Amino acid sequence: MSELLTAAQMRAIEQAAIESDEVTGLELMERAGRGVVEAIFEEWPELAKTSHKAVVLCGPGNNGGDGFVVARLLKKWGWEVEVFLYGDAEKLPPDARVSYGRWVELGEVKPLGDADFDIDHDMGAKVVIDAIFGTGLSRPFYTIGVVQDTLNYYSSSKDMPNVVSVDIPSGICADSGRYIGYDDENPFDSCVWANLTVSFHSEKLGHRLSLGPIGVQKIVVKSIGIGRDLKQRWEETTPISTPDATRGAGQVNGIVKLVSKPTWIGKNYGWNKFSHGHALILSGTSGKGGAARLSARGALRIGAGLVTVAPTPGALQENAARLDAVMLSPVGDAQTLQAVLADERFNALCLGPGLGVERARDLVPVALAAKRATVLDADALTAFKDDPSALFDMLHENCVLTPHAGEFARLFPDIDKKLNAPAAKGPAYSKVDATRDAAAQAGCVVLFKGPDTVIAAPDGACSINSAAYERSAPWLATAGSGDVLAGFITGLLARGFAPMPAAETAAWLHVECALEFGPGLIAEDLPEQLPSVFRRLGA
Ligand SMILES: NC(=O)C1=CN([C@@H]2O[C@H](COP(=O)(O)OP(=O)(O)OC[C@H]3O[C@@H](n4cnc5c(N)ncnc54)[C@H](O)[C@@H]3O)[C@@H](O)[C@H]2O)[C@@H](O)CC1
Ligand SMILES: [K+]
Repeated sequence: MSELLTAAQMRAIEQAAIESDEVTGLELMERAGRGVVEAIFEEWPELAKTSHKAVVLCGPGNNGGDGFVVARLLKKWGWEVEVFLYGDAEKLPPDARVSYGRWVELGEVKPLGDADFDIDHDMGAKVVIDAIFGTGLSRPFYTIGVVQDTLNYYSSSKDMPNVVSVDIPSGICADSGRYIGYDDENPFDSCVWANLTVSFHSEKLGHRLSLGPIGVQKIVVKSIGIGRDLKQRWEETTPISTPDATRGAGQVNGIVKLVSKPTWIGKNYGWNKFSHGHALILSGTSGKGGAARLSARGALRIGAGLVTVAPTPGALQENAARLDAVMLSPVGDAQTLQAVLADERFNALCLGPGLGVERARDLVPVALAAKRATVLDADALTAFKDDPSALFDMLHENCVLTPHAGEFARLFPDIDKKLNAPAAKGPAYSKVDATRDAAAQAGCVVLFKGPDTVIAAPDGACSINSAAYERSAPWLATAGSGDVLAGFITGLLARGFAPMPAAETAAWLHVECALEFGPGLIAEDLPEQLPSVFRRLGA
């Protein structure tokens, strides 16, 4: 899995490199600028062949410093380059000031601000570089809204210059992916829309979270030569953060992982294992069984050895008519569930999909008291909206909660309030912060769904399963898709996966299945893609 950094973590890594005398800040800036030019020529090879015009917009920090390097390199490549600076050259930080000075030997710098920003739509540039703000964005950016208007007009229009953002599109918070100063009335007025974003060393959280990917559009990460061993040294000497201290300037550790192809695929998925566990999926009354059946199908396809659906006695016939490989065991009430769970072979439980909130209130306490690996989804979460702490008191470390945004708000109203408060300044409270806080509160793994699914454990471990860029699958937002995900997790728990890897792997495979099928997908299709996904991955 690759790593996603916060601005503070990136700064700490950069600082460690500089302090170790491995490299200077100015050299890192040079490498960053070179990386941007390389990425431009790799993205549009025809641009490297003849000279063109570029407009470079530089801001008051080191992001602007990178911009001056790009300007100089393009000029040396034979391009015509027009440079604007937002802010006062005398106040630039030291490395950016040097880069500015090197540019000034080659060309002029025009002021950039609402009043004097006068590039028009047909200025003839092939590329516009957005080096206004990077990881240091701390306030709303619409102060120079006219720049944004112009750039966004470009990035969304054919035959217009390509907008290339340095590190992250100006206006996006690198830690949260939120647009600082976001305004419901004008949601797209708070960040630059790029055609290409070039970041350095590692992706930042903001490239993956929230609305970040909409502004970023396409992300390329360029090495700036900071070695892995250096990072390891930095990690070893930096105290592990507690879940409460996982954000803001204090957060230099607790790195978030980007979920990628699971390492066990193709090696030791263990299809030959004798026991693959037995998953029990609690279901609801007659006419409400579809959701649990979707979960059951998902659990079975992902490799649980046996799967049993437990509906109310009255719904037995309906389920019997719809299920073959999945077994049935009626559960009328909490007492019956307790008796069923006396069978130790049921090693993973799933409650929520189609369960009904009343029934969930009865059955969840019994299920949790049995201390099996347990997924709680849908109605099993909503059932506790009036008293979430009653649920938290019963949860144990082998549980996974899988809320969507609405369920998350019902269970964690205070956290949700923080997450949905306007992002007035950076770094803003993020979905990563929210999910970590929720996991700490619940005392178990929380998987917070969305195109940016965040998975966190109570100890602060955290990862993002991103369905953005080449893994974008908007058709996954279809009725019942969450029920299948709950089933995938349950199936992996039955196979003996720990909660965190079970949730990560299931979420990743869920998106792979959606990509395998493509548009037109309905939830029933998801489990049916697993065999070909597994084949493709060499499992
Ligand atoms: N950290 C690293 O390892 C490296 C960083 N580099 C570049 O440095 C950038 C970070 O530099 P900085 O920390 O200087 O941050 P920025 O360049 O993003 O901007 C910070 C400056 O902008 C001001 N500012 C923030 N929001 C504003 C707003 N809305 N309106 C007006 N002014 C505002 C701040 O007061 C500060 O002066 C990165 O994004 C990257 O482009 C690269 O040079 C290479 C290495
Ligand atoms: K930028």
